[in-house]
Amino acid sequence: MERFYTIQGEGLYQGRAAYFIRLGGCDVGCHWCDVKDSWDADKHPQLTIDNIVSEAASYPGRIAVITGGEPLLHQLDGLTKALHKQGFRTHMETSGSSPLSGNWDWITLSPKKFKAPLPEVCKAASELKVVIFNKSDFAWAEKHAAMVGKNCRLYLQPEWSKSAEMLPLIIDYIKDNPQWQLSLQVHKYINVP
Ligand SMILES: C[S@@+](CC[C@H](N)C(=O)[O-])C[C@H]1O[C@@H](n2cnc3c(N)ncnc32)[C@H](O)[C@@H]1O
Ligand SMILES: Nc1nc2[nH]cc(C(=O)O)c2c(=O)[nH]1
Ligand code: SF4
Ligand SMILES: [Mg+2]
Repeated sequence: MERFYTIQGEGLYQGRAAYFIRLGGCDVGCHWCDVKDSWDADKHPQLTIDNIVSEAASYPGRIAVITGGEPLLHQLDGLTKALHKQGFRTHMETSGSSPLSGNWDWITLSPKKFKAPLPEVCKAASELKVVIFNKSDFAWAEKHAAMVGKNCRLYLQPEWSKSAEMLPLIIDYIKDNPQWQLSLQVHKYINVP
């Protein structure tokens, strides 16, 4: 769908320069999704792996974030192999709802009620980042915290339009459950892509 060199706004790598590759297509359908334009893959141009990777390599940063849409709708072995060959760390943002492919240095799992993640992706997650849209999402977060590995980082991220309402609840929750950390979509505050 699009590529851009920016600052990672979320999770452990928040604040780091990264080249984002946003792949078209999603079959999950979160009603609060902030990139609904990505859902229909046919609306976006098809590029070759060589094209994408050579453009990425023209910037000095060496973190590539594959996102979407839902990136796991695509077979990602070739893309991650080509990125590694150019010296990139490969990071992925995924709902985990389709089978795992690709070779990853970092997997951000953001599980969705609308199409739950597969156990294989839960086990492979480096960080779990649960969007909090309402109170029931804390239980959803705990359910998936029990499914990820013991070294997986745990983040709660307010849904953007509900931030004012959910932040106080998230702050209290983290104070009571300090294994969780806060993730804010920092790029939206500093107006970068
Ligand atoms: C647009 S999604 C694309 C990757 C993948 N489909 C997924 O959902 O993880 C990238 C990240 O943005 C989060 N996100 C999407 N819409 C959001 C919103 N309105 N508020 C907060 N986070 C949001 C998702 O949960 C995910 O962690
Ligand atoms: N700056 C920035 N950081 C991000 N982290 C995850 C994003 C995503 O949409 O996957 C994202 C994004 O869209 N922009
Ligand atoms: S899974 Fe990700 S891209 Fe798909 S609708 Fe949900 S937030 Fe948007
Ligand atoms: Mg985003």
